[in-house]
Amino acid sequence: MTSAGLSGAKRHMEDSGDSEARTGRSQHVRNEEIAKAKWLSLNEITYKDPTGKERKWEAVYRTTNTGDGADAVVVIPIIKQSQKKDSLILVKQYRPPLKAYSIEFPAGLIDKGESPLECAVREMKEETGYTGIPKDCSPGISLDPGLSSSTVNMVTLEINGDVPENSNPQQHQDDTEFIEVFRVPKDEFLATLNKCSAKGDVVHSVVYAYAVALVQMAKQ
Ligand SMILES: Nc1nc(=O)[nH]c2c1ncn2[C@H]1C[C@H](O)[C@@H](COP(=O)(O)OP(=O)(O)O)O1
Repeated sequence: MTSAGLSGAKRHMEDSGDSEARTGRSQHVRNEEIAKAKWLSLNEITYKDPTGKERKWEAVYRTTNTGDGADAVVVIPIIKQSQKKDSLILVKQYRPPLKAYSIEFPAGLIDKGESPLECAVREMKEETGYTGIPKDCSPGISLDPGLSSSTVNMVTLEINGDVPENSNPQQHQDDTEFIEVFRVPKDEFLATLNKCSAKGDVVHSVVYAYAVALVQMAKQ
């Protein structure tokens, strides 16, 4: 019988040559740089699959990573203000690879010597003008693991909308940044993102996943 005549699961084992091998683990072998520019490099990775066979993978690396930590932080900024609904703060900016405006949480690369929490507070202030207090920080989490080694720490920042430093927030952008800031009440979050998408903006997957989770939690 050809493998085309086998059931899916059995064909899977026959193609690997050894069902035992399926319980093994893949292993990194080596990493070679193919091209390098100022911000990114393109690398070819050699790894062994669980059967021991060597395979190749193309991946993008950030040249800016200064150590073993994540490349960047993504801030989840929750603003609480009397007489107003709890809201999330979002940023909108043109992203050249998408040829579109992207709806994102505030985010940025971690500077040398900076902790993820320090980076979150700094990026929040620079991009939005708001001052927040970090509440928790994720481990390094991937953004697009089939494409890139890039990881981020996700930091939840609580912002008190009643204090004077948050009453008239002023951004501190550099001359390459043109960031629009907006607040969206939690209970309108997913609907707002869908409206942005319908208008042609692209919503970052982290933001959209957060919105879907909020809706699911509200149903419980
Ligand atoms: N992949 C990139 N290509 C670029 O041409 N420039 C890039 C890339 N990634 C970052 N940058 C530049 C743009 C900014 O001048 C700095 C810092 O960006 P930061 O604000 O920390 O992070 P983003 O919000 O992701 O732009 O890096």
